[in-house]
Amino acid sequence: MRILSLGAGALGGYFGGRLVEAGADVTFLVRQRRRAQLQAQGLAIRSAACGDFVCSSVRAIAQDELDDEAPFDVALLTCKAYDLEDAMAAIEPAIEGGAAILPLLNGLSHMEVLNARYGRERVLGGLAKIAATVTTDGTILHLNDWRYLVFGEQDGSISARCSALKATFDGSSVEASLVDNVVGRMWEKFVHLATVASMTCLMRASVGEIARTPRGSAQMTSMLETLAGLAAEAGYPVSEDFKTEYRRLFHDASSSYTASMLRDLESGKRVEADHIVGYAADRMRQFGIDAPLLEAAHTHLKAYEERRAAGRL
Ligand SMILES: NC(=O)C1=CN([C@@H]2O[C@H](COP(=O)(O)OP(=O)(O)OC[C@H]3O[C@@H](n4cnc5c(N)ncnc54)[C@H](OP(=O)(O)O)[C@@H]3O)[C@@H](O)[C@H]2O)C=CC1
Ligand SMILES: CC(C)(CO)C(=O)C(=O)O
Repeated sequence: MRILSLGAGALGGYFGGRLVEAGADVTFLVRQRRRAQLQAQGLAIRSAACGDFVCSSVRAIAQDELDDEAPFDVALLTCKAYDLEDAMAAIEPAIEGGAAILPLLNGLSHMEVLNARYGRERVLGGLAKIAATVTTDGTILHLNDWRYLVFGEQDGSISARCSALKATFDGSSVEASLVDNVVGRMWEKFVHLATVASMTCLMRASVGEIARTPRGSAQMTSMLETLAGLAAEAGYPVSEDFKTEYRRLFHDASSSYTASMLRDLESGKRVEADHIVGYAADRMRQFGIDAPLLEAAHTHLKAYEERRAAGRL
């Protein structure tokens, strides 16, 4: 199976790198700065939980070389939401050549964009549960033992292409699940992520730090309930077991858990404010659900963007 990874950042570098480690056929489609870095230093993953991996010669190509490299079976889309338009333009030759797209971005609105452009049959549903980041020298740092991917056809069928991809991941240390309800799983992840991203960014603190304040656990739990209400309105109710797991997390005063959005914000990077928190707030308004804390989290992120744009972080 030939895999194209659009991006070699935290997710693309980690999952693509683990596939390379397992001997899979992976090509990274990257921009000039990252390409130079990969050519000079190779791809390095540092992971206390799953072991380090360094490959001195990964196949890293630029957009204008893609025509010569196609066809691919699957294109992993691992950009940030604000880069989606450029990323779609970059992978176009691979998609024209028949590749399925597996987007691993957080959030849901990219699915609407991808479906509108390529049709649902070309686009798989997918999500990643991992905590990873890229250092300035390009090393992928894996921050805990999460290494989970969930994917599947949007119509719930178990296709040959998804089974082949699952078999490819099974040869690696990534724990990949092929499911028949991927859209529901994406909503579940959205409830989890939007809760953690909005609360840890609004409070600029980890889950444990928030839980140690008098009303912190109650506010995180209330945000969880509000977002679970949104998922239910959208037709994808989350299970009681799911809510119990996260209620427990939000009462864990020792937890150092944060969203990748807080890591980006604290590093002064761009954040997926509209794609995740703003999207949730918009859908709440459409359904007539009152969500003042979520609105405050979105405004907080938009104010961060204003200061960042003005160079006043
Ligand atoms: N990091 C994490 O722990 C988790 C992240 N996520 C989600 O995964 C998605 C990706 O996040 P993450 O991996 O952290 O982001 P990163 O910023 O680390 O990586 C994104 C990569 O995509 C590349 N890219 C963007 N546009 C293009 C393009 N047109 N051509 C080639 N490369 C491109 C960027 O390249 P360049 O270096 O040139 O900018 C960058 O290397 C986000 O939606 C995030 O919310 C989900 C779960 C956990
Ligand atoms: C859900 C979570 C927090 C971990 O995968 C995440 O997606 C993120 O940090 O962006």
